[in-house]
Amino acid sequence: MALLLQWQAKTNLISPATLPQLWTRHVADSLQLLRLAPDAKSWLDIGSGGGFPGMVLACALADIPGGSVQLVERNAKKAAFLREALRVSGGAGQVILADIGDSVDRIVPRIDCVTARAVAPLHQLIGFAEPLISRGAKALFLKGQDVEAELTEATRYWKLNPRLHPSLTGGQGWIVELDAVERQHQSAPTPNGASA
Ligand SMILES: C[S@@+](CC[C@H](N)C(=O)[O-])C[C@H]1O[C@@H](n2cnc3c(N)ncnc32)[C@H](O)[C@@H]1O
Repeated sequence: MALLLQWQAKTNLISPATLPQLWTRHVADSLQLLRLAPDAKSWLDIGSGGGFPGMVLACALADIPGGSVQLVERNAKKAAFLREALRVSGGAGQVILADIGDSVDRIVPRIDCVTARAVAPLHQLIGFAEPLISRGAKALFLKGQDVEAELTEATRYWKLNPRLHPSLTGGQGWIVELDAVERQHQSAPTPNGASA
Protein backbone atom coordinates (compact mmCIF):
# COMPACT_ATOMS: atom_id res chain seq x y z
CA MET A 1 0.00 0.00 0.00
CA ALA A 2 2.94 2.34 0.70
CA LEU A 3 4.26 1.70 -2.81
CA LEU A 4 0.81 2.32 -4.28
CA LEU A 5 0.57 5.68 -2.54
CA GLN A 6 4.07 6.58 -3.71
CA TRP A 7 3.26 5.76 -7.38
CA GLN A 8 -0.21 7.30 -7.10
CA ALA A 9 1.47 10.71 -6.80
CA LYS A 10 2.80 10.34 -10.40
CA THR A 11 0.44 7.83 -12.03
CA ASN A 12 -3.31 7.58 -11.56
CA LEU A 13 -3.61 4.02 -10.27
CA ILE A 14 -6.88 4.34 -8.32
CA SER A 15 -9.57 7.00 -8.11
CA PRO A 16 -8.25 9.69 -5.70
CA ALA A 17 -11.73 9.86 -4.11
CA THR A 18 -11.31 6.28 -2.84
CA LEU A 19 -7.93 6.85 -1.14
CA PRO A 20 -9.43 7.29 2.37
CA GLN A 21 -11.06 3.83 2.06
CA LEU A 22 -8.04 2.02 0.61
CA TRP A 23 -8.31 -0.99 2.90
CA THR A 24 -12.06 -1.59 2.48
CA ARG A 25 -12.82 -0.34 -1.06
CA HIS A 26 -9.76 -2.00 -2.55
CA VAL A 27 -7.98 -4.51 -0.30
CA ALA A 28 -10.96 -6.19 1.40
CA ASP A 29 -12.93 -5.94 -1.86
CA SER A 30 -10.21 -8.04 -3.48
CA LEU A 31 -9.70 -10.50 -0.60
CA GLN A 32 -13.40 -11.43 -0.45
CA LEU A 33 -12.96 -13.40 -3.70
CA LEU A 34 -10.85 -16.03 -1.91
CA ARG A 35 -13.81 -17.44 -0.01
CA LEU A 36 -15.68 -18.02 -3.31
CA ALA A 37 -12.85 -20.13 -4.74
CA PRO A 38 -11.07 -21.52 -1.66
CA ASP A 39 -9.29 -24.31 -3.56
CA ALA A 40 -8.16 -22.22 -6.53
CA LYS A 41 -4.40 -21.88 -6.83
CA SER A 42 -3.85 -20.60 -10.35
CA TRP A 43 -5.56 -17.24 -10.88
CA LEU A 44 -5.64 -14.74 -13.74
CA ASP A 45 -6.72 -11.12 -13.26
CA ILE A 46 -7.76 -9.12 -16.33
CA GLY A 47 -6.84 -5.40 -16.27
CA SER A 48 -5.17 -5.34 -12.84
CA GLY A 49 -4.39 -1.61 -12.99
CA GLY A 50 -3.28 -0.54 -9.50
CA GLY A 51 -3.41 -4.20 -8.40
CA PHE A 52 -7.04 -4.92 -7.57
CA PRO A 53 -7.94 -7.63 -7.15
CA GLY A 54 -4.91 -9.39 -8.70
CA MET A 55 -2.01 -8.01 -6.69
CA VAL A 56 -3.83 -8.46 -3.36
CA LEU A 57 -4.61 -12.07 -4.31
CA ALA A 58 -0.94 -12.59 -5.25
CA CYS A 59 0.04 -11.52 -1.72
CA ALA A 60 -2.62 -13.75 -0.16
CA LEU A 61 -1.43 -16.76 -2.18
CA ALA A 62 2.28 -16.22 -1.49
CA ASP A 63 2.40 -18.90 1.21
CA ILE A 64 0.17 -21.41 -0.60
CA PRO A 65 2.20 -24.06 -2.48
CA GLY A 66 1.49 -23.63 -6.20
CA GLY A 67 -0.44 -20.40 -5.64
CA SER A 68 0.04 -17.80 -8.37
CA VAL A 69 -1.74 -14.93 -10.15
CA GLN A 70 -1.18 -13.86 -13.75
CA LEU A 71 -1.76 -10.10 -13.84
CA VAL A 72 -2.75 -9.09 -17.38
CA GLU A 73 -2.44 -5.34 -17.94
CA ARG A 74 -2.15 -3.50 -21.26
CA ASN A 75 -0.93 -0.17 -19.86
CA ALA A 76 2.89 -0.16 -19.66
CA LYS A 77 3.14 2.21 -16.66
CA LYS A 78 0.65 0.18 -14.64
CA ALA A 79 2.40 -3.05 -15.63
CA ALA A 80 5.69 -1.53 -14.38
CA PHE A 81 4.00 -0.68 -11.06
CA LEU A 82 2.64 -4.23 -10.76
CA ARG A 83 6.10 -5.73 -11.41
CA GLU A 84 7.63 -3.53 -8.70
CA ALA A 85 4.77 -4.35 -6.32
CA LEU A 86 5.32 -8.08 -6.83
CA ARG A 87 9.05 -7.60 -6.20
CA VAL A 88 8.72 -5.65 -2.95
CA SER A 89 5.82 -7.65 -1.53
CA GLY A 90 6.99 -11.14 -2.52
CA GLY A 91 3.56 -11.78 -4.00
CA ALA A 92 3.15 -14.93 -6.07
CA GLY A 93 2.56 -14.04 -9.68
CA GLN A 94 3.71 -12.70 -13.02
CA VAL A 95 2.79 -9.57 -14.95
CA ILE A 96 1.77 -9.96 -18.58
CA LEU A 97 1.96 -6.64 -20.45
CA ALA A 98 -0.70 -7.30 -23.09
CA ASP A 99 -4.26 -6.80 -24.15
CA ILE A 100 -6.19 -9.81 -22.86
CA GLY A 101 -8.00 -10.09 -26.19
CA ASP A 102 -4.68 -10.69 -27.96
CA SER A 103 -3.06 -12.86 -25.31
CA VAL A 104 -5.64 -15.16 -23.70
CA ASP A 105 -5.05 -17.94 -26.23
CA ARG A 106 -1.36 -17.96 -25.28
CA ILE A 107 -2.06 -18.65 -21.56
CA VAL A 108 -0.64 -22.14 -21.16
CA PRO A 109 -1.13 -23.12 -17.49
CA ARG A 110 -4.60 -24.22 -16.48
CA ILE A 111 -6.35 -21.32 -14.73
CA ASP A 112 -8.61 -22.18 -11.79
CA CYS A 113 -10.13 -18.74 -11.39
CA VAL A 114 -10.32 -15.66 -13.66
CA THR A 115 -11.16 -12.28 -12.13
CA ALA A 116 -11.76 -8.68 -13.23
CA ARG A 117 -12.91 -5.42 -11.67
CA ALA A 118 -13.84 -2.21 -13.50
CA VAL A 119 -12.40 -3.32 -16.83
CA ALA A 120 -15.24 -3.83 -19.33
CA PRO A 121 -18.97 -4.58 -19.58
CA LEU A 122 -19.89 -8.10 -18.52
CA HIS A 123 -20.59 -9.44 -22.02
CA GLN A 124 -17.12 -8.31 -23.13
CA LEU A 125 -15.43 -9.78 -20.04
CA ILE A 126 -17.12 -13.11 -20.74
CA GLY A 127 -15.78 -12.95 -24.30
CA PHE A 128 -12.24 -12.41 -22.96
CA ALA A 129 -12.52 -15.16 -20.35
CA GLU A 130 -14.44 -17.78 -22.36
CA PRO A 131 -11.31 -19.67 -23.53
CA LEU A 132 -10.30 -20.08 -19.85
CA ILE A 133 -13.82 -20.90 -18.59
CA SER A 134 -14.19 -23.57 -21.30
CA ARG A 135 -10.97 -25.15 -19.93
CA GLY A 136 -12.39 -25.31 -16.39
CA ALA A 137 -11.81 -21.88 -14.85
CA LYS A 138 -14.38 -20.25 -12.60
CA ALA A 139 -15.01 -16.55 -13.32
CA LEU A 140 -15.47 -14.04 -10.49
CA PHE A 141 -16.27 -10.55 -11.77
CA LEU A 142 -16.68 -7.65 -9.36
CA LYS A 143 -19.56 -5.47 -10.55
CA GLY A 144 -21.48 -2.43 -9.37
CA GLN A 145 -25.14 -1.61 -8.94
CA ASP A 146 -25.93 -2.00 -12.67
CA VAL A 147 -25.27 -5.72 -12.54
CA GLU A 148 -28.82 -6.70 -13.57
CA ALA A 149 -28.67 -4.55 -16.72
CA GLU A 150 -25.22 -5.96 -17.55
CA LEU A 151 -26.52 -9.52 -17.10
CA THR A 152 -29.50 -8.79 -19.36
CA GLU A 153 -27.16 -7.44 -22.03
CA ALA A 154 -24.80 -10.41 -21.62
CA THR A 155 -27.61 -12.94 -22.19
CA ARG A 156 -28.03 -11.51 -25.72
CA TYR A 157 -24.66 -13.04 -26.52
CA TRP A 158 -24.14 -15.80 -23.96
CA LYS A 159 -26.06 -18.64 -22.30
CA LEU A 160 -25.31 -18.19 -18.61
CA ASN A 161 -26.21 -19.58 -15.24
CA PRO A 162 -24.72 -16.89 -12.99
CA ARG A 163 -24.56 -16.92 -9.21
CA LEU A 164 -24.74 -13.44 -7.70
CA HIS A 165 -23.04 -12.66 -4.39
CA PRO A 166 -23.54 -9.30 -2.65
CA SER A 167 -20.22 -7.61 -1.95
CA LEU A 168 -19.17 -7.89 1.68
CA THR A 169 -17.49 -4.50 1.56
CA GLY A 170 -20.65 -2.44 1.41
CA GLY A 171 -21.97 -0.16 -1.30
CA GLN A 172 -24.02 -1.59 -4.14
CA GLY A 173 -21.40 -4.07 -5.33
CA TRP A 174 -21.95 -7.61 -6.55
CA ILE A 175 -19.74 -10.52 -7.51
CA VAL A 176 -20.86 -12.44 -10.59
CA GLU A 177 -19.76 -16.08 -10.43
CA LEU A 178 -19.77 -18.14 -13.63
CA ASP A 179 -18.72 -21.79 -14.00
CA ALA A 180 -19.80 -22.26 -17.61
CA VAL A 181 -20.74 -20.07 -20.55
CA GLU A 182 -21.91 -20.87 -24.06
CA ARG A 183 -22.17 -18.51 -27.02
CA GLN A 184 -25.74 -17.85 -28.15
CA HIS A 185 -26.22 -19.06 -31.69
CA GLN A 186 -28.02 -16.41 -33.72
CA SER A 187 -30.66 -18.18 -35.80
CA ALA A 188 -29.88 -17.87 -39.48
CA PRO A 189 -32.06 -15.37 -41.36
CA THR A 190 -34.43 -16.89 -43.92
CA PRO A 191 -34.45 -15.64 -47.52
CA ASN A 192 -37.36 -13.28 -46.72
CA GLY A 193 -35.37 -11.73 -43.89
CA ALA A 194 -37.28 -13.28 -40.96
CA SER A 195 -35.39 -15.28 -38.37
CA ALA A 196 -35.72 -19.06 -38.62
C1 LIG B 1 -10.47 1.24 -14.45
S1 LIG B 1 -8.99 0.34 -14.36
C2 LIG B 1 -9.35 -0.84 -13.08
C3 LIG B 1 -8.11 -1.43 -12.49
C4 LIG B 1 -8.35 -2.46 -11.38
N1 LIG B 1 -8.91 -3.69 -11.88
C5 LIG B 1 -9.21 -1.89 -10.28
O1 LIG B 1 -10.35 -2.31 -10.14
O2 LIG B 1 -8.73 -1.00 -9.55
C6 LIG B 1 -9.06 -0.71 -15.81
C7 LIG B 1 -7.70 -1.31 -16.14
O3 LIG B 1 -7.88 -2.35 -17.10
C8 LIG B 1 -6.88 -2.24 -18.09
N2 LIG B 1 -7.47 -2.84 -19.30
C9 LIG B 1 -8.61 -2.44 -19.93
N3 LIG B 1 -8.87 -3.25 -20.98
C10 LIG B 1 -7.87 -4.18 -21.00
C11 LIG B 1 -7.58 -5.28 -21.87
N4 LIG B 1 -8.36 -5.56 -22.92
N5 LIG B 1 -6.49 -6.03 -21.61
C12 LIG B 1 -5.69 -5.73 -20.55
N6 LIG B 1 -5.91 -4.69 -19.71
C13 LIG B 1 -6.99 -3.93 -19.93
C14 LIG B 1 -6.61 -0.74 -18.20
O4 LIG B 1 -5.33 -0.48 -18.74
C15 LIG B 1 -6.73 -0.32 -16.76
O5 LIG B 1 -5.50 -0.41 -16.07
